[in-house]
This record gives sequence, structure tokens and C-alpha cells, in this order.
Amino acid sequence: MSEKVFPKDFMWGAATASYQIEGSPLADGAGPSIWHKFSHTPGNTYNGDTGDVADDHYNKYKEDIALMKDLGLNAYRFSISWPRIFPYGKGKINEKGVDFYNRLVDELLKADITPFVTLYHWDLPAALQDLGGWTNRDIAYWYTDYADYMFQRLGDRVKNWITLNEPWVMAFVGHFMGEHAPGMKDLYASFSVVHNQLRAHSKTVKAFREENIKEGKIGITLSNSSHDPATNSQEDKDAARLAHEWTNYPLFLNPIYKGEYPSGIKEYASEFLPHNYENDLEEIKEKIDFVGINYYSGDLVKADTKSFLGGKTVERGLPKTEMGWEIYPEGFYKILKGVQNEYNPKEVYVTENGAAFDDKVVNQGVHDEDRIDYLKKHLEQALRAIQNGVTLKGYFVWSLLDNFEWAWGYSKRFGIVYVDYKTQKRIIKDSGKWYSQVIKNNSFEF
Ligand SMILES: OC[C@@H]1[C@@H](O)[C@H](O)[C@@H](O)c2[nH]c(CCc3ccccc3)c[n+]21
Repeated sequence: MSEKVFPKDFMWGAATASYQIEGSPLADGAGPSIWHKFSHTPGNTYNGDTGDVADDHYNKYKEDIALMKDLGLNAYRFSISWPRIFPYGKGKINEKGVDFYNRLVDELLKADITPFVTLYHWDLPAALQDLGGWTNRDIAYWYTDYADYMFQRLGDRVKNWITLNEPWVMAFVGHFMGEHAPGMKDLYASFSVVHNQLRAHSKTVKAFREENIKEGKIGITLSNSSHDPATNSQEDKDAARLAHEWTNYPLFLNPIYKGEYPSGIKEYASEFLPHNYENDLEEIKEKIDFVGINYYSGDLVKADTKSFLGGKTVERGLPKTEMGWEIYPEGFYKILKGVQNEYNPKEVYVTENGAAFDDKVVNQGVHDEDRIDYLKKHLEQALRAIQNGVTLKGYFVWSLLDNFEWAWGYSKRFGIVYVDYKTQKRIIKDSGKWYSQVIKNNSFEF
């Protein structure tokens, strides 16, 4: 393999999520999600933005799939909105909700685009939050029933499944920092949410095996930020390792692959883990087919006794994206190599990588050189990882379209396609044209 070309059959895609692009959150019998309620609660999102319209993808999905085809994508990662299927989270089924995803999948297959389905990307049915949501142990059963129903309805055409998107963010940004739905600030709740997501994930993997989906594969997508020690001191090294075990893939892959939480979590955070959590570890240790890695940025960690787990992040002084995240491509390699070294997964997919920049339309185009530079530098590190033994099989850029960026609303643009929210017009950015060349050449050099 020449040093700049990806392996043959490497999968090139783009990723999105239901609440961020679809709009029409309550259409055709859908129930409200916790993000519908959170974004409609004053003060929670920039400018009071909500997902009521977003990219209107619920109505424009055919046009957007034609765009994906134009770009030459051979895969597309999207999420299913649980409350469109089960408006109250369990019990009554909303056929019109199922019908939307049936039509979406059929249109993707017609365009020769492989669907990668995320079963949960944070839009929990609000009715389940009324019962405690992810802090209620019974959610493992509610979630598995929902997932198993989707396997039955779409499993004949959808072969690649992701149980959860970024369970760390759901647990801590949503239940400790309070900046995401459901807006809680309770560290004990956060660790219960970690544990119940792992229980739900593994019960679902077991149900998936029983459904016997032909050539089916199932995995989980985890958020990661490369944490390096601010200095060579033992305190900073320890703080960086703890930050890694807490916020990155080990918090979930250790239980899944090794049947226990990372040593630092057991040593310094065991008081927050649910009572008798050990009784669930055997069941959580359920084989998965691939690991999904999300990566955006890296940081330095400095020992700090006032911070949770004794570390605080400090900056390197590197260029930043519009999110204020430092651009650190080497960290991408470290995370990918680290996953392979520690768990040796059969397959790895980059399920999200991308950047927000201050995109402007000039003469009907968007000349986002900064995003091209970001993507190129990260693809170089992804290829380097493959050349160093990482079983990386595909890459999904975040995101296909500019969309609802959670608490930031529509103020941050991550798309390789620009969305004019007043007209809902799509404009392929220069980065989208560049990415389409990457796919055609299977290389970032052409
Ligand atoms: O922020 C860009 C994307 C989101 O739009 C995706 O829905 C989400 O999966 C995702 N995760 C990350 C990295 C972790 C993170 C999430 C939320 C806020 C800050 C960091 C970045 N992103």
C-alpha cells in the first residue's frame, strides 16, 4: 500500500444525529424527547434555539441522500429517534415513525450507501425521564426492547448498528455539568447512568445475537480527547491517566472487554458507582464486533486537588476551532493506537471527526480552507494508525450538514455542506468538494 493511500474497501462516510438534523420532532405521532423539552426551556440553549426545524431532514431526506450520492459517500451514519418509534418510550408503537426510517434506509440502499445506524444519540423519550430515565435500572429493559424492535424492523437491510453515542457525554454533560438534557448536576446519578448504559448496551448486544441478523455487526461509539500530562511530574502523569480512564474509551471498554472498571476509577471514584455494581459486570462483558471512536481535540492535564479526580485541563497554545477546542491531530493517532493496544478490537471505525469554523457564504460558495486543513491533518494520522496496526475500517466526518449543535444551537457549523437556515438551501462547502476527491482517490493526497 503506497504511503498515502487507504486500504481498498475503506469505508468513507458522514455522520449526523436525529435531533440535530430532522426537525418535526412531534410529527406523525412522535412523542417529545428530553432534548425537545430541554431546548424549549428558556436559558438552556444559545439564542433559545431548538430542534423544531433544524435541517428539515424529516422532509428533505431524499434531497440530502442525493447530496450524499453527489459527494460519493459509500456510507452514512445516522441515529433513530426513539420517541418517533415508541412515543412513550415503551408500549404503543408509532408506525408512521417506523415508516420514516424504512423510507430513509430504502433510499440509502437505492443510492448504494451503506447505512450505519446509531440507536441512541441522546434524544430519550421524555416519558421515560419522568420515570428517572437513565438513572432507573429498568431502562436497560426499556432500551433493549426498543433496540430489539428496530433489529426486527430494519435488520433485513441494516447490517451495522451502534448501540449508544458517547455514553460519557450523556452521563456527565447531561447529569453532572447540567449543560445537556436532562440538565442534572449529580455525580452519583452520572455514574449510575454510566452503569445503566453499559447494562443496556450489553443486553442489546445479546438480543442482537439472538436475532441472528445475517452479516450483522454491532458496536458502541465513544467520545475521546487525547490527555497528555502538562509536565513530566508524577502528579501530572497520574492526573492525565485518570482523566483518560474517566473521560475516554477505557471507562466503557474496560467493563465490556475485561469485565471491570478501570483501576483509577475503582480506586478514586468507587463511592459514586452504584451499590453492588459488581453483580452486573459478568453480563456487561459481552463481545462486540467493532469500536466506534469519536475524536475532535486533545489537551494537557495538570494535577489539581480542587478538580474531580485531581486534574484540570490546560492549553498548549495551539490553534483552535470555533468551539475553542485546540487542534491536535497527533492525539487522534494516540487514541486510535491506544484502543488497539489495550483491547485489540476486531474492527475500529472513526464514527466522528470534524471541526466547527466561522463559515461564510461568498459568491455562492463556502471557502473553508481551515476545515480542509483540519481534516487532512487528521486523515494523515488515521492512515498512520492503520500503518501501525490499527484495524481501522472506515471514517465518518462530522458532519454531513451544518446542524443543531446542542446547547450552542445553530451558532456552530460542523458540516461539509452549508445550510442556510432561512431558506433551507444546501451549499456544498470547499471541504465537501475536497472530501469527495479524497473518497475518489482513497487518499488525502491527489
Ligand atoms: O460537537 C460536535 C459533535 C456533536 O454535534 C455530536 O452530536 C456529538 O456526538 C459530539 N461529540 C463531540 C465530542 C464530545 C463533546 C460532546 C459535546 C460537547 C463537547 C464535547 C463532538 N460532537
